Amino acid sequence: MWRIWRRVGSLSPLFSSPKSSILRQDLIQAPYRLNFLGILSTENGTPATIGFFSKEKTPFIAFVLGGPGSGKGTQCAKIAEAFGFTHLSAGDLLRKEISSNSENGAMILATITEGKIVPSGVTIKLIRREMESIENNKFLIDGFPRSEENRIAFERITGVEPNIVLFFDCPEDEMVKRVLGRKQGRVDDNIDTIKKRLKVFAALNLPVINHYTRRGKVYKINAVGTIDEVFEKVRQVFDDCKMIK
Ligand SMILES: Nc1ncnc2c1ncn2[C@@H]1O[C@H](COP(=O)(O)OP(=O)(O)O)[C@@H](O)[C@H]1O
Ligand SMILES: Nc1ccn([C@@H]2O[C@H](COP(=O)(O)OP(=O)(O)O)[C@@H](O)[C@H]2O)c(=O)n1
Ligand SMILES: [Mg+2]
Repeated sequence: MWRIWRRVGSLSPLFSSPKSSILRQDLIQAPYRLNFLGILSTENGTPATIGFFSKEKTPFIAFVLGGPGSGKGTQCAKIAEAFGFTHLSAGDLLRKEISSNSENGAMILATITEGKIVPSGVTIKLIRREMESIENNKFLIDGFPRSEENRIAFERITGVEPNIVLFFDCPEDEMVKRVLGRKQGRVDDNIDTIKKRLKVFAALNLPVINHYTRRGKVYKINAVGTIDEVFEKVRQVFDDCKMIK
């Protein structure tokens, strides 16, 4: 029995707001939705032929956001290990696409070098491919959505919202210091691109965080401190989160 989208209203009341249905209405045209495969489904979840999210495999999704160098990747690795999540980094998937000489590789490289945002369709396709091929129902989606365009496209295509959003809040000077110290040979870890990325973060990513804050889904974590100190705060969120199966 396949079901290809998940009602926002089915989220725990702890995390949903009374305005949710109104906001959703603006995003997706009822009564039909398109799933990842482009198949229409009715609003009550039937009839279900085949789709991305089945009733049995409705994933728990945590979006992990924060500026460049705020520690998203570092903390995701620890969450994945401690809580059995699959960690999907949008940036890593895009970089893999560059190395695999895909048709979009040159465009992705140019976009990352400029610190800009790759078109949503490209990134969502990569995330989708991973989610489809991995047998897990708990996903950390790191560095996505980076913009309202990313967010709206993801919600339109999948018909779902994240269960929770982690936001690593870090001062700019600390982020710059960490990025410059990262030494992973990334084309965008230089002072010029970092300045651009910080601007893009403030202009495009903060609105996403504000949106999910209004939806009652954001856990804001002070990212200053040692990796272990930050993780203790993160652990608390996941320990307390009753929605994780
Ligand atoms: N709490 C922390 N304190 C100091 N350095 C950190 C901390 N968390 C991560 N780092 C380091 O900062 C750099 C950026 O971390 P990363 O996890 O890649 O951030 P992001 O994915 O948000 O860009 C890495 O070199 C990482 O080892
Ligand atoms: N959703 C996303 C995520 C990353 N990216 C691009 O990939 C770059 C690196 O992303 P990342 O998540 O690996 O960067 P960090 O914040 O981890 O340093 C971004 O600056 C964007 O250029 C994107 O276009 N869209
Ligand atoms: Mg990262």
